[in-house]
Amino acid sequence: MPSLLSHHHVKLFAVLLAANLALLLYLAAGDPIAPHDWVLLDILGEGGAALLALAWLGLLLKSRPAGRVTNLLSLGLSCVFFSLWVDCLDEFIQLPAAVHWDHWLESAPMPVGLLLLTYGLYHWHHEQLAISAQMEKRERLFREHLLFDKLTPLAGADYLRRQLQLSLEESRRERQPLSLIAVDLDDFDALNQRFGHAEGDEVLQAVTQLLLLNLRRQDLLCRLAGDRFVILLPNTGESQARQLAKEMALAVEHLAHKTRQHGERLQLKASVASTMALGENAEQLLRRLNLALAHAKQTLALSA
Ligand SMILES: Nc1nc2c(ncn2[C@@H]2O[C@H](COP(=O)(O)OP(=O)(O)OP(=O)(O)O)[C@@H](O)[C@H]2O)c(=O)[nH]1
Repeated sequence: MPSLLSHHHVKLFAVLLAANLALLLYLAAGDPIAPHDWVLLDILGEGGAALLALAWLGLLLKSRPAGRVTNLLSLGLSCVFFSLWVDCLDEFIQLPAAVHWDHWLESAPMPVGLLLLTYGLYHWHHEQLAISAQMEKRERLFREHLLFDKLTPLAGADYLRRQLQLSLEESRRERQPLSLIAVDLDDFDALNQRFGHAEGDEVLQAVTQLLLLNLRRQDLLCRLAGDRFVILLPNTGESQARQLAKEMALAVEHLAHKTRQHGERLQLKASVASTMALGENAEQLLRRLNLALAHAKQTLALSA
């Protein structure tokens, strides 16, 4: 994927051009201050703040696609950077007392920048709400990007353990049942070998979308490892979990995934297992779920 930064090169160019023009203007109108008259603390404070604003701008442009929120935030940060940059210039260049435009150049962009940033953050807030709604079944009120895998993108085992611990405490407090489902693709290793790892990745992504579509709002889908998914089901008893697990298996079986290379339909299958919490801790519950899944796999192998 091309870097997002490359979409924003005009914005970056404009900021650096404005900064250089201000420098040239100062050099043309004033005299350089001798190094022994430099005030190091001011230079560090003002220069450091300008560099930080520029770094924020870089990070923003590197991580966000183009659009209104990005435009507002980047314009706001550019104004803040420019104001701090000009503020720093007078530490190196002395302007004649008759010059007044430097006050404008230094002070005017800052409030404009802060207003733009505030307006941008307001729209970013709405954008985040929309994104959070899409992520609902992946993160259940807790976001920690380091615990998410890049491929699907779903949270992994560590995230599941944390959420499971919290949900177990909640279910005890509220006296509500809690269940787990495991979904493990069958013969995924063979699929990888026959169609390649990249096709295997596509299958994992397709299955993730499929499972998410079949979940309720309060459920949480995690990728435990490889081709194994676990679903946390709050307020769900044993028979309902068993029914949901069957539905997941059926959904996978009916997925008409086509390979990227030849458009060939892959017949996918998944083994599923479900368990309801019986007062044990997260580790014990996950162990029981894994045993139930191993049993389901064994039954499948015997019947084959
Ligand atoms: N494409 C792809 N493959 C992965 C990924 N992570 C793990 N795998 C592969 O998933 C396969 C899992 O193999 P197994 O645990 O034997 O699963 P299986 O072949 O479905 O066997 P059963 O579960 O017993 O049916 C291995 O080939 C791993 O290399 C991934 O992110 N992408």
